[in-house]
Amino acid sequence: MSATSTVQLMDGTSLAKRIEDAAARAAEISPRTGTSPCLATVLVGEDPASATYVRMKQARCAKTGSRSRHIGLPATTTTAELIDTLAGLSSDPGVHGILLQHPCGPHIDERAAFEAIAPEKDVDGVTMHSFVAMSFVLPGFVSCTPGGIMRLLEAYDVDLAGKHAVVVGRSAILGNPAGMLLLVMNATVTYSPSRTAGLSAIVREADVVVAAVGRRRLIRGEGVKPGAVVVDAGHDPGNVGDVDFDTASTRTRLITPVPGGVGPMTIAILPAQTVDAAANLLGIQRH
Ligand SMILES: Nc1nc(=O)c2c([nH]1)NC[C@@H]1CN(c3ccc(C(=O)N[C@@H](CCC(=O)O)C(=O)O)cc3)C=[N+]21
Repeated sequence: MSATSTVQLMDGTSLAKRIEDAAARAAEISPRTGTSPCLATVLVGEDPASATYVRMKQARCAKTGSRSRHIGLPATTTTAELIDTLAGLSSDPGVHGILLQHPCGPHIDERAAFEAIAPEKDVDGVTMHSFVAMSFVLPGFVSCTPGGIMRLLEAYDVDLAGKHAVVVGRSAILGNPAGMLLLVMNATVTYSPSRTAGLSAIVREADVVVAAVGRRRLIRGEGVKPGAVVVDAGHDPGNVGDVDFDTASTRTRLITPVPGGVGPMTIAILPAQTVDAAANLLGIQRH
C-alpha cells in the first residue's frame, strides 16, 4: 500500500452541505413571521476574487432560504461613508446579518468599519464584541473561517485537549480567532507570524497545524510531524493552499484538501449564523 492511500481527508464539502441543510430547515421561519432571514453583503471596490467570494456567499444564502441584499460601493469610498452604510444596515429592521468583505482597500480603516456592524448582526464574527464573546465562551457569533475549522475538527473527532496546536498567521478574522478557539478547547496554542525565524522547527512540533497566511505551499511535508492533523486555511484565487498537499499528506493523520476543505466550511457558517441572527432578532423561540 502506498503512503498516500492512507491519507484521511477532512471533507469540507460534505460537512458544509450538512450544515447548510440544517440552516435551510431552521430558515423556515417565514410562515410565522412573514419574512425570511436577510444577509446584507457589502463590497468595496471591484476586486474580482472578492466579488466571486461574495457571490458564492449570496448563492449559499439563497440555497438555504435566506435572502441577501448586496451593496456594492466604489473603490473611492471613504471610511466615513462605509461606516455610514454599515450603521444604516445595523439599524435597518429588514436586515438580520451583515457581511463586510475583507480586504476593503488600503485607504479604509477596516477595524473602524467592522465596529460599525451591530454585534447582533455580526454573522461573520468580525467585531471586537464577537471576538471577546468567543474568547470568554459567551453566546455570540464566531468568525466564519475559524468556526468552520472547529466544526471540521469536531466532525473528525480530533481531541484537542492537551494537544499542541500551531497557528501560522495572525490575521484579525482568521489566525487570531482560530488560535483562541483552539485554546477554548484546551489545546496548547502557539501563534506564529509567517515571517518567524525558525518557523519550520515550530510547525514540526505541532500535533495540529492551522496554516492561515496565504503563502502558496509555505508548509511542506518534511516540515510536518508524522501523524499530525493539518488544516489548510490558505485561500488563493487559484486554489493553491498554504500547505504542499502532496508531500504533507504522506505524513498526516488528517488533512484538509484545497479546494474542498476549509473554504466550503467558511461559506456554510455564514447562512447558519444568519438564520440564528434572524431568529434572535425576530424573537423566535427555536428550542
Ligand atoms: N469578511 C470576510 N469574511 C470572510 O469569510 C472572507 C473575507 N472577508 N474575505 C476573503 C476570505 C476568503 N474566503 C473564502 C471563502 C470561501 C472559499 C471557498 O469556498 N473556496 C473553495 C473553492 C472556490 C472556487 O471554486 O474557486 C474551496 O476551498 O473549496 C474560499 C475563500 C472568505 N473570506
